[in-house]
Amino acid sequence: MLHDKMFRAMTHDEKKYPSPDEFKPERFLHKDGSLTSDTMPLGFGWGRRICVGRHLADAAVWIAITSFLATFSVHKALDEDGKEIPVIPKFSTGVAVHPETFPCRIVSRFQDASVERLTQLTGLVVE
Ligand code: HEM
Repeated sequence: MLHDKMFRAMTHDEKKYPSPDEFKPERFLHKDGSLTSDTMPLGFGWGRRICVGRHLADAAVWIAITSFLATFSVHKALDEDGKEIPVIPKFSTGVAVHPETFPCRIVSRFQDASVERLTQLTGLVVE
């Protein structure tokens, strides 16, 4: 339990990350849009037993997320009247905290593209 609280305290330090529970990806960007040097590496441990797969893991997650976002946009789900359903963030508890499921709309950035074409656009499948 001490371990959980320690991680949480480090990743929710108000001085370093104001409003730490808010989703603010811009925390990690300079004004010109380039990335800061803060890669939040705590999740991989530290010292002698730091995760040896961290560079592979970082690169894999980067490729997956940027490929997805280059191909699709994500929006709030619509109710039967076409109004957006607000997202009320809820999170699991435990060591690996994750958001609970919520409805959303995933829209292709390429009109009339087939699933095959979208898969190719991600660059994960060689034509
Ligand atoms: C997002 C993905 C990953 C996360 C969050 C993660 C996280 C961690 C953490 C927290 C540790 C323990 C560090 C410590 O004891 O202080 C660890 C250890 C380790 N990880 Fe990862 N890891 C990830 C992916 C990977 C991958 C892809 C590989 C291999 C290709 C890998 C291989 C290892 C190994 C071998 C250790 C043990 C290192 C040692 O005890 O000397 N991990 N990882």
